[in-house]
Amino acid sequence: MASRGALVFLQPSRLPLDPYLPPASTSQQQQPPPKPHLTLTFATSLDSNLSLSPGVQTVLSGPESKAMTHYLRSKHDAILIGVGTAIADNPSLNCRIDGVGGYGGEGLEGQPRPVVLDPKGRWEFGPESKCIALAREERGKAPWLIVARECEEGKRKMLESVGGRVLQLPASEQESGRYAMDWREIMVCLAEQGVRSVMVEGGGSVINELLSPKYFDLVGSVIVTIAPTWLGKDGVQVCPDAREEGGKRIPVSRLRDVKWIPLGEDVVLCGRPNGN
Ligand SMILES: NC(=O)c1ccc[n+]([C@@H]2O[C@H](COP(=O)([O-])OP(=O)(O)OC[C@H]3O[C@@H](n4cnc5c(N)ncnc54)[C@H](O)[C@@H]3O)[C@@H](O)[C@H]2O)c1
Ligand SMILES: Nc1nc(=O)c(N)c(NC[C@H](O)[C@H](O)[C@H](O)COP(=O)(O)O)[nH]1
Repeated sequence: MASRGALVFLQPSRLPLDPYLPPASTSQQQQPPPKPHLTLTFATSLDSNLSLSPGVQTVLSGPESKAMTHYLRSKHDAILIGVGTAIADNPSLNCRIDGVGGYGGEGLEGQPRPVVLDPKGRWEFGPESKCIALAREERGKAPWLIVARECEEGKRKMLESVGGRVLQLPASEQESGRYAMDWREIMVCLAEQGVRSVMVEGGGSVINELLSPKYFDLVGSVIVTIAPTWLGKDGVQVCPDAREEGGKRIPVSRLRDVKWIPLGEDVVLCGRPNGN
């Protein structure tokens, strides 16, 4: 019987996903590879929205695809989100699939490391924030925060008290005032911390950057849950910047090795960027 509150994702549903998971060899290697396997994954509506609006969490996945997402979490060393998602969702960022640590399993076995990309230190977390509380209860790993400038002492102490860490990376300040880090440097930084695979869950600005030609080669696989709903025009859209070559519009990016897997009322699209 499944442990209390745990999600179940049975073997027949797991099989078609296997080719898109991080290579098994990476989890057994002594030396981490120079960059982690990156799985880009999110849930979208039929009008390519992640949520109803930027500050709002919107449930799109049905129970079967939610269990699938947690199965994916169990197969990655780390799970990364942008600070916009941390603020909007107060996410748990742990894995609640039956049999992992904290959900019927030993220690923190199968739990991914939550990583929040927060260059300006906007995330106001406290002891009651879900992923901090779960780390204290030993039902999830403590988060790492990637910042561009000195982290407030109180925040650093709170993170470290549950086993978390602050990582500082250079960022360039854009005209808009936004701090932008290079995704290649983010991946190298994670590899240096021993991370061999990372599941990037969003939100909109993170996904749109990784789908752009500048970074698409970093992505090892893409796994998208498509829910049978429309969210409307003011949603957070998955829609990378348009692209032109020789004065002509061309597709921004495209997947190959594509598989469509119906799961409950949703469909899960798996694919790989060209060349990966
Ligand atoms: N349906 C889904 O699967 C899903 C998944 C995640 C989030 N969401 C939703 O998406 C919304 C949040 O999306 P969003 O676009 O507002 O925020 P986001 O989560 O993409 O975070 C954006 C922030 O991340 C940081 N960031 C992103 N790229 C960076 C880079 N290259 N260098 C440095 N910092 C960088 C910046 O601080 C930026 O402001 C929420 O409503 C959330 O519920 C949905
Ligand atoms: N697969 C998926 N389906 C959804 O319907 C949805 N809204 C998200 N959103 C992803 C985002 O990263 C959220 O923050 C976490 O899904 C919340 O994570 P928790 O369950 O709290 O661990 N992801």
